[in-house]
Amino acid sequence: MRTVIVYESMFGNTRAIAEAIGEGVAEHSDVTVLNLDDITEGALADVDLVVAGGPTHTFGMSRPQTRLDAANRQPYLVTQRVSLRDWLPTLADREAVVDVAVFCTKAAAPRWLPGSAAHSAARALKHRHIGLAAKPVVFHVEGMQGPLVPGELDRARDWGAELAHATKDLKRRRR
Ligand SMILES: Cc1cc2nc3c(=O)[nH]c(=O)nc-3n(C[C@H](O)[C@H](O)[C@H](O)COP(=O)(O)O)c2cc1C
Repeated sequence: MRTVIVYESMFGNTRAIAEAIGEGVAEHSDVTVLNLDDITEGALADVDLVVAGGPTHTFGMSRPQTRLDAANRQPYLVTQRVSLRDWLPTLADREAVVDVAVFCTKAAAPRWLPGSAAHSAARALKHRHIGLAAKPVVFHVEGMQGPLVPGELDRARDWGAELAHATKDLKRRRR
């Protein structure tokens, strides 16, 4: 089985979560973790599971203006060119069926802050008739720029392992 994890990240928190998910996935699958900036044409060839994530900006996925806001907070952004919002629709262009799961990071406080990039991503995929292999998952950062809330990397590792195990099982039963 082959899994590709792609992420958009401004300050590095979503990248750290993506890498931890990758460690968990690796227990059951070959895995590549990629910054959306580094995606090449063939990156998703023969892939069974795509896990995609990004930071929550203004209640959903990032937009050009929110990325500018992020750049004003920190000059060097981890992902500079390709956003999750722009990239997700390309999954609908693929001929082969692929399982997709989405995740995001968002601020832990204030607790009432609604919305998440993962749920926005899930809606965008549903709109294009792409179902999800798992419910969207949200990981929390302290403040606007992180760090991650303690325990989130472990949770990401566990989720990755669970997801890859379930996908592998499903694949076996589909055969
Ligand atoms: C412009 C901007 C808008 C944000 N809006 C929200 C928001 O609506 N809700 C939220 O929970 N966090 C919000 N955040 C916090 C981000 O979710 C946080 O910076 C992100 O999870 C960090 O991940 P990264 O290091 O991978 O960029 C916002 C951050 C920025 C820079």
